[in-house]
Amino acid sequence: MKQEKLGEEAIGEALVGLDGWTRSGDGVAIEKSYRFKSFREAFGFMTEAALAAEKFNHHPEWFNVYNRVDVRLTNHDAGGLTELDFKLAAAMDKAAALRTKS
Ligand SMILES: C[C@H](O)[C@H](O)[C@H]1CNC2=NC(N)=NC(=O)C2=N1
Repeated sequence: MKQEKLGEEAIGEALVGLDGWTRSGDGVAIEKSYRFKSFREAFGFMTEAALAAEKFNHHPEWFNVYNRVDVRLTNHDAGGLTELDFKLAAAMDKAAALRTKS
């Protein structure tokens, strides 16, 4: 199902409800860098986030080195940010909250 691209006002409101997410330089994505105690914790987070991504059929761009996971969320189909990006961001924060940070 194609999602509606959100306008500036909706994006601003959605960002206020999230912790640590920022707009990408090009404006089409939101980004966050997570840090965990270990690779095991980071990978556990990625595993849980992957299940959320499958549930929403909305997938992250991400980069992992050891305990760090850099995430970028955007909707390629819509060419910008949609509600799904913010749903996945909230689900990722929930998965991260359960795990030990560095
Ligand atoms: C066919 C399939 O539904 C699409 O390719 C979905 C899959 N996951 C996706 N994930 C993200 N982040 N953006 C998309 O546009 C997207 N499209």
